[in-house]
Amino acid sequence: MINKLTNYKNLFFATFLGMLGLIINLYPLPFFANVQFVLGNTFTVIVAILCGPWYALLTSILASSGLMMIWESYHVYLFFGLEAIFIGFCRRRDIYALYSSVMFWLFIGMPLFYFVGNILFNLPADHLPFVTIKQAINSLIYTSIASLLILMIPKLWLFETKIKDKKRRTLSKQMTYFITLMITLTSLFSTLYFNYTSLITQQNLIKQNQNETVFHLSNSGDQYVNHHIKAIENAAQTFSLSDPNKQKQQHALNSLHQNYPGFITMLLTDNNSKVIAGSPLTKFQLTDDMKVNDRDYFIEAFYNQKVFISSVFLGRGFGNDAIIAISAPYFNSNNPMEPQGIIEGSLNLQHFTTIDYDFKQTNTQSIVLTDEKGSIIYASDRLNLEVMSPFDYSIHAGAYKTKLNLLNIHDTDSLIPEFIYASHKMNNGWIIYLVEPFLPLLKLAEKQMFTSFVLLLFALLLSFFISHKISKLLTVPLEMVANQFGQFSEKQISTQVLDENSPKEVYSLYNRLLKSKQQLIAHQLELEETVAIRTHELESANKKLKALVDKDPLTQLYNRRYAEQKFAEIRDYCKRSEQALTVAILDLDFFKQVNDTYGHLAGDECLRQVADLLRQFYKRDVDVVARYGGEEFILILPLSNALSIEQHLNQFRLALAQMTIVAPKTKKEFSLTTSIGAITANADFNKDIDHWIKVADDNLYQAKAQGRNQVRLTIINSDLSAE
Ligand SMILES: Nc1nc2c(ncn2[C@@H]2O[C@H](COP(=O)(O)OP(=O)(O)OP(=O)(O)O)[C@@H](O)[C@H]2O)c(=O)[nH]1
Repeated sequence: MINKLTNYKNLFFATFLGMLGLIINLYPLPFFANVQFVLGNTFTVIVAILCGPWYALLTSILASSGLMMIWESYHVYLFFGLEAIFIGFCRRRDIYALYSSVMFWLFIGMPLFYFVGNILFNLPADHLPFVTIKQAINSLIYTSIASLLILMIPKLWLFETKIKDKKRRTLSKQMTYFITLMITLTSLFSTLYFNYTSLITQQNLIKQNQNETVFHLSNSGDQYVNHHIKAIENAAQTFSLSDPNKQKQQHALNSLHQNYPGFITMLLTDNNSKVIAGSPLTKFQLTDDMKVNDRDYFIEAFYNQKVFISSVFLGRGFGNDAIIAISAPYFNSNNPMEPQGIIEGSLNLQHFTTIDYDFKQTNTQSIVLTDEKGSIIYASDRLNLEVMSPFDYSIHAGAYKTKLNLLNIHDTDSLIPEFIYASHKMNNGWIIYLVEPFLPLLKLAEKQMFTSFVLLLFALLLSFFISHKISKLLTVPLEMVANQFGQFSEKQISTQVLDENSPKEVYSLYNRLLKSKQQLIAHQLELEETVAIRTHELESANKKLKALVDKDPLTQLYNRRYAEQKFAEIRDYCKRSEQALTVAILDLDFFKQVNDTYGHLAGDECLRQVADLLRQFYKRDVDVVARYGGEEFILILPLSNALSIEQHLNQFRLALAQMTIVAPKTKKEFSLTTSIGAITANADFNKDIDHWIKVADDNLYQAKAQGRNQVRLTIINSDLSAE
């Protein structure tokens, strides 16, 4: 039941975080070009750490769906799904998420991404390593963030159903991980931030440089054209004022042309459109047939009486350069309303070669100049574009997002931008484009990213190593202290345990513990001594108590309780050695009279002397002589000889009868006798003493009845009686 509840909780948690991941993944952070950072996978890692691989897979599928929506690529499920499972399984083996993420991307993620990318992605081969490394860096970012979030959010520490560590982690391992995590995250963000700002700066510089350059180019172009228009206008005015003398006109045209070498040719017509002067003369045959009445530059200038600038065209007969014709009418000096002809200059637009030449020498920039109709007037050689063909290009607005304007000229359908460009419209409607390849910038970004990755790995290793060392500084001495004080032996104490690198706090802790241990040991010794004395006292008290319990205070003989207890032991012994056992009950005769006649004290004295006599007679260690009660005594005599025992009892009886007792007070002398009832039998007879006593008692009764002062013995067992 509890298990089911846990499953539901985890399922809800994984789904909820998966949805959050999906939403966040819909808005990846743009970095440069087509490089974006996804942060939604942070939640996948959190679920992998808390709930394990399969819930993480669920979260990953949901979060990756966000990426699927914007990137339209199914591969995200593969890589991020595998990553989630990998981190989840590593977690089950107590491996920290950051370590498992590094392992995954180094050994599985990056090779797989590169391999699949080669087959599936529409990327240039040399761009793929960049995207692959970016993917790994991205993963390090969200794994670090996830680990940090788990460390920082108390709710997640207490997450009830989370996977627990199998073994308690050492402080050294924990510290190493936390420090490595912090350093990784810090270096990751700072590297990416600096990369990002450096790329932005780079782009801004390029953009600024391009804008300025294209502006200058445009100005220079404008000036070039205007300068030549002005030259034609001025020349027209000069010719209006001068004599219509052909020779002079030819001469003037020659010198004008010398001043304006930008014109390929210059010509002067009369009012019949006949060319009357030309420069250079070698390119003209000034015959009557050479008329230009069909040319726009004549018609527009002569009939409309204005300065005319033609569209761009390829010079016919004067090379294949693009040119424009600039023409203006000149007038009769006497009648300024009457045009006399036109002056025309064909302006060579190859002039831009000169500007372009500088570019060729210094950088990778190229220029394209188009006329107002979009036809190419001039294009740098390296662009390989045909003059006067339409300038076909596509503005790049694909996945590569930068601050720069991008366009493709040669492969207009490609996803990868070819050129960064800036353009400017000249006064005459022409547009000048400054283009430079995008690839070097991409390469720079790649190089930066690659260097960052290598440095990051290095930093990671270094921080792992250093933090491991630092944490050891604390944990090793602590462990030593723990070991040192783990055993409670005086011998182990040594002040030389900690090396000089141990932190002061640990050293001080060690010294304090050492002091307390010494005090403790001293105290313990004191305690042990006291305990030993007390134990000894207790033992002797116990002995006394035991003696008191077992003995009769008056006679110092054993008491009845002891005798009965001892009986079982003695009987067993006799049984094992197949020896006979005798139990005898002695009852003093007419003892009441002794008391009555000589006093109670005399009775006591009497009992003591009987006891002494008994001790003398029955002094074997194995014999038990006890006071049975009142004036009765019991003898338990193992290893008995059935015949001699009766004799021995009689000897005692006689000895007692002859013993003189002196009454303590009256000092009167008297003597007394005893009746004895006994039984000698094999130990098998009965294990219960009562049966033995019963027989002895019966005999005692007989002895009393038959006159007292006699022994009555029953020998039970034919073997014994035979003896
Ligand atoms: N002084 C003294 N007398 C005791 C002690 N224990 C028992 N007695 C006395 O022993 C006497 C026993 O008397 P009885 O049982 O009549 O037996 P008896 O006088 O010995 O006569 P028979 O046994 O028939 O020979 C009693 O008077 C008891 O008071 C004791 O510890 N000290």
